[in-house]
Amino acid sequence: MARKIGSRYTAHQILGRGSAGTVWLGEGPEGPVAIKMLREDLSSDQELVGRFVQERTALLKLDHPHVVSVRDLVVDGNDLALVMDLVRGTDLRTRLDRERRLAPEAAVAIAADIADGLAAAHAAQIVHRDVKPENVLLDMQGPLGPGGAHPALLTDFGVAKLIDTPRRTKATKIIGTPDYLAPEIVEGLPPRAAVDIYALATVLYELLAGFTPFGGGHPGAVLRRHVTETVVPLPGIPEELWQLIVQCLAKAPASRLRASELAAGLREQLPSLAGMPPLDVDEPDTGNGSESSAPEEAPAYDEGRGMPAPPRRGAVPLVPGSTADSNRDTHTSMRVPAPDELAGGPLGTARVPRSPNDRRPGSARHRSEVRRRRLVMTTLAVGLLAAVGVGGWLVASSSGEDGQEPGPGTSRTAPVRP
Ligand SMILES: Nc1ncnc2c1ncn2[C@@H]1O[C@H](COP(=O)(O)OP(=O)(O)OP(=O)(O)O)[C@@H](O)[C@H]1O
Repeated sequence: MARKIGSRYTAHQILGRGSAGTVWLGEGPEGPVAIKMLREDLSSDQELVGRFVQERTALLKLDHPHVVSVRDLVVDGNDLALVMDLVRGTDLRTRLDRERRLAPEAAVAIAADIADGLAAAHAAQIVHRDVKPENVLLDMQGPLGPGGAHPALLTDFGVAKLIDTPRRTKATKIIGTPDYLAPEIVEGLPPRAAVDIYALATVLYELLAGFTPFGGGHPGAVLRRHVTETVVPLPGIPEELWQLIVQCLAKAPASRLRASELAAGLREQLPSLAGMPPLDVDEPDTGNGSESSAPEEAPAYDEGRGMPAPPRRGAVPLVPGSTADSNRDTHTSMRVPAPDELAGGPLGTARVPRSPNDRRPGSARHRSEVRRRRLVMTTLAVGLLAAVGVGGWLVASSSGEDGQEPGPGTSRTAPVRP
């Protein structure tokens, strides 16, 4: 069902839903576009609409091969729409759900693209504030890069900032996606460019490991880990790559690399990563059994597949009081924890990556390992019993019937017993 958006655009079909609204495949004067329609409770907020229009110039100016360009902002009655370039492909979350972990070369190539996009944004004084795999689109029509990675583009610029209006979010509330939130945000400081670097390093870690460094469990526990825990090395990760990640996950924003430095550092690593298989890391144990989630489809526009069925993830509303219309369990809104709440218990709650043979108790891999060990033990026991039985019978039968020991070189055939 087609729908007119302003005088220049038509929305044709839904591509997907996020926490801030719905993305449509649409048509404009210059061809196909993606149109993000903001949720009605957001678009009817006059203050937000004002900020949206204020942001317009900065967002429209941001033009970079690794940024999804915003072409237009349309305010039409109660509708508020962001018209963007249409990316024909998928988002990084979908790829990660499908593959679980990426080969280091592909992961680093994708992260380098996003670092390039961030460098352009930061130069224009724009902080993204919500860098995460859901906001990275992979352009399947673009040329294949290192590790067979398609060009990666960062999307959703300005949306977190627009929604974070003082009236909607009190100064003591945090808006964002817990796994990717820099410690300074958790501590209530204003978000600067370094928060994007922290989030991107988290994404890179996740691409390599299959899980985020501080995620898992209740959002409060995740926030606390960002502030108090140190990231634990991934088994098998090349040292130079690890050092880059560690530097960008530094608790102090000033210690992190700048986006252009990170992009250059990552690209330098690419030749040495060629052909390296994905790291063999098992999911860490948070002790709360909450870390696994079933892979779900959340496609960007994919030609030939038609309209994708929106997946459900039990979303947390982005804005307090609003209905959860997101299909992504990605955002949370919560108060800034007090300092004593941020100081973890004596043992902390760090998620320690385990090496490949060290399975998480209760995990599917662990259960199958236990089953395999049991099978081996049972087979050994049966074999042993059989050997003892046959040996006993041989001893008994050799000293029985004919009373003769078989001589060297003679074989005997066991008689068939009734
Ligand atoms: N420019 C685009 N071209 C093609 N598909 C897009 C584009 N922008 C977003 N999409 C797709 O639309 C869907 C919804 O995107 P949206 O940005 O609203 O939500 P999200 O980023 O997945 O979640 P959230 O906003 O809650 O963080 C996603 O599946 C995404 O891949």
